[in-house]
Amino acid sequence: MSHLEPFGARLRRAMDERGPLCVGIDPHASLLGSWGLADDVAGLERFSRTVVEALAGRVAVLKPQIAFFERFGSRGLAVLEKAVEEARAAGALVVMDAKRGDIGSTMAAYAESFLRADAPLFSDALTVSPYLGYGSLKPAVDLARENGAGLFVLALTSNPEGGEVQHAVRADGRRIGATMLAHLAEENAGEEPLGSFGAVVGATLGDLSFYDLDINGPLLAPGIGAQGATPADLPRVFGAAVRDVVPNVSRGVLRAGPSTGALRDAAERFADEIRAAVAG
Ligand SMILES: O=c1ccn([C@@H]2O[C@H](COP(=O)(O)O)[C@@H](O)[C@H]2O)c(=O)[nH]1
Repeated sequence: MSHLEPFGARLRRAMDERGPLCVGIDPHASLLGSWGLADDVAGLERFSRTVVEALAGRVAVLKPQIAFFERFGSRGLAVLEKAVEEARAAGALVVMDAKRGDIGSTMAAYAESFLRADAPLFSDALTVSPYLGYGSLKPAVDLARENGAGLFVLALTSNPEGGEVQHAVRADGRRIGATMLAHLAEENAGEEPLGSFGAVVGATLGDLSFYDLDINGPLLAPGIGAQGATPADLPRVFGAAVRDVVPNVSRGVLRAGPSTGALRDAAERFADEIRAAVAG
């Protein structure tokens, strides 16, 4: 059994203490360039170290996007390992945005990569894709429970293309996205103060009142900033579930770099706007 408290409890405390903002670590080649860094492993290392130094002691959650590290092969993954370790040591929860999903037996290996307590990339939570069937995620659900970690399941993604799958209506009349939310509500039943099995629900999506977002778990909400959503949209999109929303901003904050002070100011501005929007 894990020595860690369940992710949901740790997340609720971090949100209470630091506010709900999640900042992405997305070292786009264009951002490396605008920070005056080369598009190579040294640039990647400097970029991620700067973000961690600036923000890991302040925001509740940092979300590295693994694609930008995998681009550099094993040396990129070594940079990611260090960023995860240092971010967690500074008190931020780390959500690894890797969107893993496969048949169950392979999913078990993905789960071990991010959710086994002694894995080099152990993260507080992992994003996963349920589109091989929600049940295929069971090995990740089980390992997350065992090790005090969590999952964020892609339910209603922020991109305009997602609707063709997620809003599709099943033979029983339910939308695909709604069935994912219902599975998560089952995982989280009875958990206090918050379950560990969250959904990804884009802040870009407009009115979601026909979905039941009350899953007793966190709702990771990407789309603020570069994708066009704003903190002021949150109450309209999430309704009463806004209390459990973890709004993600990546490029909207990262564009302020490379100064650590400017990164902090940008994150603080988003955090203030989110606080004001959620307080109503
Ligand atoms: O539905 C989703 C799921 C994940 N993402 C990821 O979040 C960040 C958003 O970055 P921005 O720069 O703030 O647009 C990025 O890592 C995506 O892969 C998402 O946008 N939507």
